[in-house]
Amino acid sequence: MDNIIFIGMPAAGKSTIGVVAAKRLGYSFLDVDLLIQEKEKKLLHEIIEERGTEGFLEVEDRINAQVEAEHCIISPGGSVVYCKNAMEHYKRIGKVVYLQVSYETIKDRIGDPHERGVALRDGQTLRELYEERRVLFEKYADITICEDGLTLEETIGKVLNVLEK
Ligand SMILES: Nc1ncnc2c1ncn2[C@@H]1O[C@H](COP(=O)(O)OP(=O)(O)OP(=O)(O)O)[C@@H](O)[C@H]1O
Ligand SMILES: O=C(O)C1=C[C@@H](O)[C@@H](O)[C@H](O)C1
Ligand SMILES: [Mg+2]
Repeated sequence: MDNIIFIGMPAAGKSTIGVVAAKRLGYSFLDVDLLIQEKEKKLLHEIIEERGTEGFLEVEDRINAQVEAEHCIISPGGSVVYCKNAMEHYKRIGKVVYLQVSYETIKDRIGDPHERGVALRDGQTLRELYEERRVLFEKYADITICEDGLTLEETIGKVLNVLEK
């Protein structure tokens, strides 16, 4: 199946770039964070508050692993790389594209990770989370696109260039 799945840190641009790339390339688009909210009838931060980070990851794994799509750009949340079933499913149904951004840029974009609903474990810093996830992004990526030093428009151009090949 010819899907494209974006992975990367929260605020890497999976949703922002995903929808623009889908329009430009004639793909459909699925933002899995919105699908989770729709299926659970709750906002993401409400799920995290009610079930904790581990509980949220269980929901995220289940819903991502059930995604059925064709010729679709799929933008899951940044924490999907902790979800083994989901990632094995995505590796089967498409190409996994890692949007790579430096820690400094992510920190600037996110500000307070708690306010953005980042799935941090108790006491974990954003830096620790970045290092932990980096290994997983690299493990699952079929293609890596580095955003450093690029504006949003330049990043979109680079992503389109790579995907059009
Ligand atoms: N060069 C860039 N590439 C991508 N996004 C950028 C860039 N510069 C600024 N941004 C901004 O960073 C934000 C990215 O947010 P977005 O919600 O798309 O991230 P995400 O990867 O979907 O995060 P999440 O994992 O939380 O779903 C947007 O506000 C976007 O405008
Ligand atoms: O990267 C994360 O930890 C998250 C990103 C969001 O998209 C949501 O999926 C959720 O708030 C967790
Ligand atoms: Mg998103």
